[in-house]
Amino acid sequence: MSVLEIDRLNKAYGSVRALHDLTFDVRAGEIFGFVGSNGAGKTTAMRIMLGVLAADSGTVRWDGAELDLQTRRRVGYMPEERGLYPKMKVGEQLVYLARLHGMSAEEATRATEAWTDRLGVGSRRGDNVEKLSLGNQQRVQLAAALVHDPDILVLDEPFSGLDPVAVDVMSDVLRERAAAGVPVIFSSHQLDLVERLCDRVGIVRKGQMEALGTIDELRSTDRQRWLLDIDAPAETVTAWASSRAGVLVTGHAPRDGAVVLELTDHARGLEQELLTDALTLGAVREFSPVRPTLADLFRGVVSSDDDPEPPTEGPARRRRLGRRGKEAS
Ligand SMILES: Nc1ncnc2c1ncn2[C@@H]1O[C@H](COP(=O)(O)OP(=O)(O)OP(=O)(O)O)[C@@H](O)[C@H]1O
Repeated sequence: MSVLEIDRLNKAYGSVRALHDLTFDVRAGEIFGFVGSNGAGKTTAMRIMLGVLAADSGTVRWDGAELDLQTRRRVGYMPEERGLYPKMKVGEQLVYLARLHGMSAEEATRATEAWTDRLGVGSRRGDNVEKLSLGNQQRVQLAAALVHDPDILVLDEPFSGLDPVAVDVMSDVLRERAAAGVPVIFSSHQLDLVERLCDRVGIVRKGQMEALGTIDELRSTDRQRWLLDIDAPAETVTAWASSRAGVLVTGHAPRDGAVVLELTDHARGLEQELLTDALTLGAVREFSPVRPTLADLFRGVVSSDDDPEPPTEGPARRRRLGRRGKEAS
């Protein structure tokens, strides 16, 4: 099976170490969610995958072979800073990009029409890109990533700024591409969306892959939490829980008597015993495992003392922000 392998990528910008032996893979037909705090290194890794940025060391392989100029043309890329020519017409631009990737004029026109219609911007083909709203420009940007029928999709924050209808269209397109055997990797801070859409997720922190797997796999390595909702004063429940070996109180629900308990290895498998014991305090309204969301898992991996991004005032960084600022105006 074809696999996109990201193998021990390292990259530093001066003294800022953006990637540190970053390693993971994305399989054909899989949607992979690439998540991490601001400045964790996602954009840097994605730019290296496409070849617009050189790694200091490490390799990116597709089907076992290192990505070269030829294979990189088969990647559909949506850059974070977006890359459309504002003064060029939507349709002409997409045809131009498709032709750059080797399509005939006829194929390029057909693909442009199909993707702009599918993404709801068919009526804007004759408009300059700059006349479109930001969300519609983003739809065109996705069309630009797809128009040449790529074998691999690498999308940097494709969902940011989209309305809910566009989110649905984008999600359907990604699912469809994955079903056709394309590995799809996208970064996002919308963790509910990532949780819904992705087969596997990688959580990157300070340029390193900290957690990797399906959401269920990530859950299974997470601490086990139980909600205990009981007809007793919160202080009584807390005091009782604290006296039990291996039980920690990690949260209080708004309702009096409801606490979230974390069971360490000592107390694993003793849930029934705990429940019987808790019944001596009062009537138990609920005792159930808490299923962590991806956002909970993310918080567990990315600790609150993380400095989201070391300050860099270099000219290159300012240029990046400048381009993004321009796009947003
Ligand atoms: N051109 C650059 N010059 C200097 N430093 C840079 C440059 N690009 C990125 N960095 C630094 O590299 C680190 C990783 O940045 P990167 O943009 O890859 O993170 P990210 O995970 O994509 O963040 P975000 O979620 O905010 O988009 C950060 O510390 C950032 O400041």
